Amino acid sequence: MSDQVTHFIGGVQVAEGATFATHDPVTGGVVRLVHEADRAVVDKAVAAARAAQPGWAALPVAERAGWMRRLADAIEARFEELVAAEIADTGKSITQTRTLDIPRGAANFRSFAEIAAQRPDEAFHLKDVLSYTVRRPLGVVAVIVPWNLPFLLATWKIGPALVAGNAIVVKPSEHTPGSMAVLADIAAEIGLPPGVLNVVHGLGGGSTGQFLVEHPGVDAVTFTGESRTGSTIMKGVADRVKPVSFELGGKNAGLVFADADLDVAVEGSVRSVFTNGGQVCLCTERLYVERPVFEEFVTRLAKRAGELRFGRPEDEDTTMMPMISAEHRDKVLSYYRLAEQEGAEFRAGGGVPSFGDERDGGYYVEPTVLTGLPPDSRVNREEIFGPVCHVAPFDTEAEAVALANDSEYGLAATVWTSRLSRAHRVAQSLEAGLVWVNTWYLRDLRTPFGGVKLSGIGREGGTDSLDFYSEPTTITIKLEPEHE
Ligand SMILES: NC(=O)C1=CN([C@@H]2O[C@H](COP(=O)(O)OP(=O)(O)OC[C@H]3O[C@@H](n4cnc5c(N)ncnc54)[C@H](O)[C@@H]3O)[C@@H](O)[C@H]2O)C=CC1
Ligand SMILES: O=C(O)/C=C/C=C(\O)C(=O)O
Repeated sequence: MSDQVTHFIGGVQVAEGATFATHDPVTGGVVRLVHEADRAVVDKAVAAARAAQPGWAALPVAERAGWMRRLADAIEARFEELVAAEIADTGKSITQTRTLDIPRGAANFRSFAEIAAQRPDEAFHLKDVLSYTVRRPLGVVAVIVPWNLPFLLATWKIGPALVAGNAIVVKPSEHTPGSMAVLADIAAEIGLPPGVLNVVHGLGGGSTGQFLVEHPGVDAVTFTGESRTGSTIMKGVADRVKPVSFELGGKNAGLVFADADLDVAVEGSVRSVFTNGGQVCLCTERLYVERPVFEEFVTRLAKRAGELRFGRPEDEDTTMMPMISAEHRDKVLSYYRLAEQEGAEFRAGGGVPSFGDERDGGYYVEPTVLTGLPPDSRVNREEIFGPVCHVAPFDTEAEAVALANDSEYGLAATVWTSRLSRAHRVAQSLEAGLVWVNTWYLRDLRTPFGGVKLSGIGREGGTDSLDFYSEPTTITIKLEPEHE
């Protein structure tokens, strides 16, 4: 029998609203029945957050940091329950879920506890003038998160928002409510003050997500997801000039130079293209390879794509997961068909795997490597968000940088080279918020994280997160002149 997923408002479970079903990406079967928050339920959640926020903000930051550490401890105590909930919703491998998705939840809370507790206040001293700043929380923050890394991305926002003194209302993706339902239970279990963390479930436009971001009691919005959705949310909050933090889509480029260690570049590109089924905003969808090593690189990458393992989520050596939904699977496949129409050569994949078991009812696609398309093809311009990349050759460094920067997006990039000067020169020339050199998705949680152009507004991570979730007041005092 599927689970019933309820809202979490003011510290208690709230089973209100019509229900909708979620589906197992591995088999297509029903996983959960989820209550959909209507305007009245959203109003209750915002009111609970509003009521709790002043008392929460009045706590010393060290006490709020202590609550973050207790959340991290409780996540680790209920680790396998969270792993199971995330896998049931996403179909991702148990190895990835145990080594990335859930551990990062605890790490997110711990990191922001330390960053907030140790952050010095600012003061500025002129001859007879002293200025200093105090930071106040924004108030009530709406946290809207997607389905690709549900627990990681939600806690990446919840941690800094709470430790900065805000109360929040979280809306997980309609596809992946499970791990947030467990976190809500954890909050109740540890006695987090009621109303500080609220979770409402539902869809986006015309549903819970829109009701929440546009609610007059919401002071700010943090969102991760598609660029078009970010634009829609921005329009919806424009009249009230609400601060927004957006981490949006990407069409990330990878540059492989002939001087690179090709073993490292191939294995690094396998990770950056196919991790999480390519369903990470940081994944590489465009690879540019210096011509002398182009054919060897493409051949090796295509071979490795064919070696990815379509096991079950519980198999520890599974390295290929299903798409999150039939709709998203169909979107990815529509780009495979478009690539054919645009004249691409398929060096690997291009279709749907056949299992001969219940997984044939799931949302799997083949990992795919394409070549032969021009830079202005739709496959090279539009975010696909699946296990697919296009590989093209280049002849000069300047050409490679120009190709990489020829995009409406600017989130992440990878550079594979053994020349240190080239690594710095190229990385500094790329129009992206994040550049990895000879690695991918190596994360220091203190660093600014986010993109430019259609890839987002603002940065998360370290004090950048704390800055978004609070407003400074600069206080300037005229020091008494000596003769007075
Ligand atoms: N991290 C990223 O950059 C992600 C990008 N995507 C891209 O987005 C495409 C569509 O996937 P979706 O799940 O529909 O992503 P989405 O970005 O539309 O939805 C993400 C979250 O926003 C909510 N939402 C949607 N419309 C909203 C609105 N008008 N107001 C408030 N909340 C709203 C959704 O309910 C969900 O919780 C994918 O094919 C992929 O290309 C999807 C997931 C993550
Ligand atoms: O590591 C992180 O903090 C975030 C990783 C992934 C995303 O932001 C995304 O896929 O949107």
